[in-house]
Amino acid sequence: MSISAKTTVMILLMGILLSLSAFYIQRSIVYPAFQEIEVDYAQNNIDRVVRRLDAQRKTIDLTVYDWSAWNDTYTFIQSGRQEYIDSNLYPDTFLNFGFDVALFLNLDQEPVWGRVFDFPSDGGYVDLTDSYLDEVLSATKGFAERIDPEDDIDDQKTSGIVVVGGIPVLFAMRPIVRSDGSGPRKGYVLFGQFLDDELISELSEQIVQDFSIQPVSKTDATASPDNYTLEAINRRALSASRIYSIDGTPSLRATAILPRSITELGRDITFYGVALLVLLCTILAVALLALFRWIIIKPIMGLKADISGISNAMDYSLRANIRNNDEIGALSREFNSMLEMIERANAELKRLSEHDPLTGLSNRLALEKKLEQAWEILCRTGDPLTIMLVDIDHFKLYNDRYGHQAGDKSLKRVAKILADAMQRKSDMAARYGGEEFLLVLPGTGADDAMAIAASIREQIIAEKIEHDCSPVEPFLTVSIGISSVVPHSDLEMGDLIRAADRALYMVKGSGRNSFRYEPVDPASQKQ
Ligand SMILES: Nc1nc2c(ncn2[C@@H]2O[C@H](COP(=O)(O)OP(=O)(O)OP(=O)(O)O)[C@@H](O)[C@H]2O)c(=O)[nH]1
Repeated sequence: MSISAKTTVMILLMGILLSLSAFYIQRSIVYPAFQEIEVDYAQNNIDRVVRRLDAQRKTIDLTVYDWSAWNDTYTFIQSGRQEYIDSNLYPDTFLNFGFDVALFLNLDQEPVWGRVFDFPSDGGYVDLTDSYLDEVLSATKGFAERIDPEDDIDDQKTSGIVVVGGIPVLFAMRPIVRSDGSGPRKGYVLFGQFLDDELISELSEQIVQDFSIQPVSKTDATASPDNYTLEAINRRALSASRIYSIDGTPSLRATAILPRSITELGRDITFYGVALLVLLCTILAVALLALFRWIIIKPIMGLKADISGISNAMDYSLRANIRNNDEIGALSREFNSMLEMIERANAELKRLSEHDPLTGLSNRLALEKKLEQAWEILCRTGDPLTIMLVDIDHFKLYNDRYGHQAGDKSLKRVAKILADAMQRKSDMAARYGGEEFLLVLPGTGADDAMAIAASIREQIIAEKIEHDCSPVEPFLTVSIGISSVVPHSDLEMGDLIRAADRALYMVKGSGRNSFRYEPVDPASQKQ
């Protein structure tokens, strides 16, 4: 698997992991937080509804207080005087207060005066006394017992909700006493309101929150008064309800349908948050991959192309381009210094493979190559190729007399003289055998070669290398065989060497320490 593929997989996995983490965080932390806010919001709103109902109850109670602690009412409940009725108890009075039920009861909770009205919104009133008075009396019967005569007069009150004609009635009741609050109580005043659709809608408008009311069920009656019920109707709406208890008695259930805009917002934030993160991860992954390809893969591929080019060409003088000043740049530099080492090692190997380790002159291998090249070139140019075979005289005797190591030193000294005698770049001095050397002089004619040979001979004599057992001279001497030819296709290199060898042989035969020229045997030419 390529680095690029591995990195792609790694970045993709990281992106997926990041997105999943974001999704998990959004679902398990962010979204539930919004749901909690929604619960708070729903409870606050249903609390407002309950508070508004309770405020309504207190308003009724305050009015009841006005009427019940009043000398006129105190007298009326005992006498039942028509005058009190005429001046106070007419429908408009209750229309103004919005009370549908008004009862003035004696101590036996029997009505001295009682009316049940309906005040339609289009004005006027409908007297429902005949239809509902008995039902009201029976529903509210017993509430008077809840009023403790021992309490402070301000606290002598009760209130509640009873159902009359299928509609809940919110009422307040107080004992009738004198205006100064003194008793003894002579009866009860009870005012109430039908919690009908009209009133509920009016209350809803006041608190800017629609709600509905339902009678308490048996389960509600035993439930905790602060019990909230929250139910999701669908993704957009929520039903929140709470029991409204009066004096610890569950009296009705108030329900509000609330929008789930907070949860919807949470859902949107979760969705768009995760979507945005996935998008960002994707963009980031693509950008990272592009950057990675540009910073890492491209230079690596460039380096790889350079390396392939160099190894295919096997040209270690070439160098990889340094593209970056980073780790890949360092790798390229290391590679280049390795190439330098290979180049140096190759040069050294080449030098070793073409030179004689003792004398430093070219060896037999390099000599053969040189002769072939020179032969080929001179075949074309028509210039002569001259060679000289140089042999140290009686070197065996020298070795025997002075030892092998001394022999080596002398070989080096002779080799140095021969190397120095090579004046042209194209000339070559090579070690041909043990104490035998071959000089290649391309483009040098026989006459010049003879002069060079003479010079070599003299220089070696001048070197005065002691050789006291030599029958020739008491110092080292050489014999030189020379031959020269203009190379052409009818001749072979061997013919030239044989001619030089013949010349050398003749020198040896005639006392050594001399040089001689022998032409190539014409008989050796191809027919
Ligand atoms: N010290 C040393 N001696 C070498 C080396 N190579 C060859 N020789 C010696 O050179 C000598 C050559 O002996 P021969 O071929 O008999 O020739 P020569 O004694 O010079 O006699 P002529 O050539 O006839 O004058 C041998 O004793 C070799 O051991 C070398 O590298 N070092």
